[in-house]
Amino acid sequence: MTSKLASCLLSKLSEPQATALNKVTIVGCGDVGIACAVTLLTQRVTHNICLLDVDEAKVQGEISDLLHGSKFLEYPTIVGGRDVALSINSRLIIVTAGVRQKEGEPRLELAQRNADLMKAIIPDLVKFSPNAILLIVTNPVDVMTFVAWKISGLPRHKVIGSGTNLDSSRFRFLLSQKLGVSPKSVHGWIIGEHGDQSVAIWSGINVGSVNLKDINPDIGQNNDPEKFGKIHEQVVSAAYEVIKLKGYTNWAIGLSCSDIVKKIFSNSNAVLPLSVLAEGQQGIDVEVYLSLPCVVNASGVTHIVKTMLTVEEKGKLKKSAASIFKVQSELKL
Ligand SMILES: NC(=O)C1=CN([C@@H]2O[C@H](COP(=O)(O)OP(=O)(O)OC[C@H]3O[C@@H](n4cnc5c(N)ncnc54)[C@H](O)[C@@H]3O)[C@@H](O)[C@H]2O)C=CC1
Ligand SMILES: CC(=O)C(=O)O
Repeated sequence: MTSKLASCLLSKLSEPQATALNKVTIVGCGDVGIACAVTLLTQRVTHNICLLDVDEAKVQGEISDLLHGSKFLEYPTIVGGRDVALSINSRLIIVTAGVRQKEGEPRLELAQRNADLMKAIIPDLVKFSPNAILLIVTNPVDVMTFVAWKISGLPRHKVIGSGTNLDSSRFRFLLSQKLGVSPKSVHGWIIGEHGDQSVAIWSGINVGSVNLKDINPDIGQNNDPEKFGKIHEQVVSAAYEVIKLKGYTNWAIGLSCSDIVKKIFSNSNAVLPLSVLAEGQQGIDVEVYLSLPCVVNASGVTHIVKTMLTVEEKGKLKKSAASIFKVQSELKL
């Protein structure tokens, strides 16, 4: 507060703290970045946000628009612009900058363009916030998380991809519709690639202690009389469908990211399907990031759950790893 009137109004006892804790920087202030900002603020996960984008006018417009809603939020501090220095001392950085899919375009085709962008932005972000956790969202998210990990020099547990937290939410929503119970009460998991080669763990879907495979041993298989496998197909096509209708996806990924950050900041030890360095897990023998159920807390990812997969599920996961690794190997880094 600098005005003369303010100094007449208030008697100063000490310097106010310049920044609050739990600063989250969001890189890329497009449709996904702004959905992350809105959900973080409205779900009260943090009130301290830095928005970075090469489009200075867009960032300033978004900041003003959000700040005009301050009265309905919890005392937000929102800064931003083009200058990476604004992100200093972030506790967590969400990277959403980059190109997105055109209608019908697979995520993996974005790899080289967005890898070049990661190379340009990650070193400075880490320089200004060496203790931050990186949460990568830019697609193809598994490959981009690997690239960010390599470039950042950060330990693996602090570089995480949003991965199949979103796909698993889509899976639970679709299952919930077929079963007539809440998505929060259907414990179902999608692992592997966030994309066309994701893997549904049909052997481990649980509602109120009942494993659905015990009722329908063929659930999710080709010979399943109830054709539950179609639900996984719908999960895989979900983004394509939404992109066909509105040009992009943003609200579900914003909610997914806000949920991940909440579970990190609250040191929750929650288990979420996130993209992590998977080499050595489930027979994967290449250096790839893909999603597995992980324990998340204030340190980042501290454990990977040793999920009991069937031989078939393990085979699909290895195929998923091979598909990601192929794209990764062709990158010019
Ligand atoms: N992992 C996931 O589940 C999901 C990932 N995505 C991905 O998120 C990314 C962003 O998607 P949208 O927000 O829809 O795209 P968008 O085009 O609306 O926004 C991208 C933003 O990045 C900015 N940008 C470009 N280069 C930059 C740089 N060097 N520094 C800072 N900002 C820069 C652009 O100016 C733009 O504002 C895409 O790669 C998309 O595929 C989208 C939905 C879900
Ligand atoms: C675009 C994207 O990756 C998604 O909505 O799943």
